[in-house]
Amino acid sequence: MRENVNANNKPSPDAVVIGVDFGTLSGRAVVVRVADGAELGSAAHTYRHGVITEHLPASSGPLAPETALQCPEDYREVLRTAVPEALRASGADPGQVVGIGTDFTSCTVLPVTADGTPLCELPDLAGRPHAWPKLWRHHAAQPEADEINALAEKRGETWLARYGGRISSEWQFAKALQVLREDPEAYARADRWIEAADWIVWELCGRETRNVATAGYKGIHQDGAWPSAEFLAALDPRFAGFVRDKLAHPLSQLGERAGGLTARAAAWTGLPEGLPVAVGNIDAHVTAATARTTGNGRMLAIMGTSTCHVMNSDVLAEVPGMCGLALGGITPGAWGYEAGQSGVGDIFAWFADSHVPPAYHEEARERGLSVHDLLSERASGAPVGGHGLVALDWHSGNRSVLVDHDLSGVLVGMTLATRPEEVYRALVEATAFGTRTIIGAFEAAGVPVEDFTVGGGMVRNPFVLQVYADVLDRPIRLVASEYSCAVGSAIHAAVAAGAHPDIHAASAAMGRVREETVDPDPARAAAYDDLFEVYTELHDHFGRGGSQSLRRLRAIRNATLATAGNGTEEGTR
Ligand SMILES: Nc1ncnc2c1ncn2[C@@H]1O[C@H](COP(=O)(O)OP(=O)(O)O)[C@@H](O)[C@H]1O
Ligand SMILES: O=C(CO)[C@@H](O)[C@@H](O)COP(=O)(O)O
Repeated sequence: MRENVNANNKPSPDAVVIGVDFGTLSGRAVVVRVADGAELGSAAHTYRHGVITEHLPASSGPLAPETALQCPEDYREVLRTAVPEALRASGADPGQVVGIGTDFTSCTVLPVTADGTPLCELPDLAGRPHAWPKLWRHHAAQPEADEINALAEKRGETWLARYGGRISSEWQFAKALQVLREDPEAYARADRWIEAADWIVWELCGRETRNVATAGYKGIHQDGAWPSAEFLAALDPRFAGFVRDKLAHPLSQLGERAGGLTARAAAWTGLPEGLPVAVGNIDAHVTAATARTTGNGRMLAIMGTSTCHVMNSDVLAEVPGMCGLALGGITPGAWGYEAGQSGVGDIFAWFADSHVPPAYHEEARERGLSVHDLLSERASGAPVGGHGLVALDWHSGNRSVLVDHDLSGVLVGMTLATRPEEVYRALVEATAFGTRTIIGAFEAAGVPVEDFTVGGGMVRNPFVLQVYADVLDRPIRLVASEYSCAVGSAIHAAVAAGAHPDIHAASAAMGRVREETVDPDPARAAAYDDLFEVYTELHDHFGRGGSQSLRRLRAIRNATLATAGNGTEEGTR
């Protein structure tokens, strides 16, 4: 145990921990005081390669539709830049740091060699798309997910219900099966298939560990077992050894110490060698500690690029369409539920960036606002339903409750008078309706949702928060930190360092929630009931069999692109 934590497990007043959040576009580091969670300094680093969707860095060959890759060096760069910058900004001395914790988007997963080297860093594999890390929102493995679901249903695999009845194309098995099918050599060269959440911990402390959360939610590990070799062989005989050869490893509980910082990682970060490193974790899940929602029935929505809904419960139930359920997946000992929406801020950004006339951009620039802020300001005063629009929030597919990434966005009710801010508002409302559908699914399955807290970047937009309060007809608690995920990682680091006895205690001491809530307006809430009915009708029509048009359009698009030469070469679809 380090000097800054004394023998009674009481942190010394100046002890600090570092949390690092690896998001979709950037990594953020924050320095947090162990005693009370005060944020002393932070820094962000935008990934140089961002999300790789068009072509690999060193080649111009087009990638297949729905491909989303990342570059592992971008992650290391966060450790080399954001961590020392955050420490500098905090004014803390490296000797005051008692631990470091990390969280990652998930399922962001990569093939590596036995020593943890990403396959895309091997010169002869760098030009192969399937050697690169697949970002959580790589949705090109939908055919494999469909196959896994059909076979699991046919064989009556009991684990399927733990995933709401459908495995997502985002999860580990669908992505690995896609690699095997499309680039068997890259598959064979991968000694390990590992979540980036665990890989970054390997980079920090030099040893492979696997956390219960990514194994449970994204790796189909339930009741102490992975899918059987027979199941995998029935999918594809070459896949039979996937678990044994590339995945299996003892699992670590959240908040445990994974190891100590290696000399190499100490040089990158400017932190002391041997510093306790917490077990890897998922960005959404780690944030329950920041939000003080580790108690049962407290739903936390991390709203950013996408939304993840996480909640502990003492009720074990099978919620149709939930993303997953894992014992200890949020906090050791509790049933942790996860649901989610694959597109939220991403949908708003798609509209704000590409569908707003130049005059709006000009006004935003002149007034020093973002286009989001301008659209939100213009949209906020209007009466509910005044735009005559309803949208479906499936521009990045549906992760709950339909679990189908071949679905796409829908907007109905447009006229020649429809204005951009009205469409923006309809898109915001659609995502709120999506969350209401998810909460409804939990409650219908007998899993109570006692309260609702929002964290993530969307906390910055009061218009979005008010729409959610009105649509859900619930007060919304808000996480009081811009870096809510990174603070969650810092809290787990404090537990791993022995500075707090467990995650609940650390969350009580270090968590950050605003005192005021965003409250629903009763008249607006009542008016939203009508729009929600229309949303539900469209949701079931397009998503539950009334019309196959969205799936047909996706199939036509894929076939057309394949014929045009995009997605026909090896390693792409
Ligand atoms: N003022 C805003 N209102 C609504 N959405 C926004 C606003 N500013 C940024 N966004 C969107 O929020 C998302 C970023 O959320 P954030 O939580 O910061 O990052 P991440 O999800 O990568 O962790 C992006 O999709 C961005 O387009
Ligand atoms: O799916 C999960 C967690 O299970 C998220 O990591 C994923 O939605 C990405 O989150 P962000 O929107 O980048 O914060």
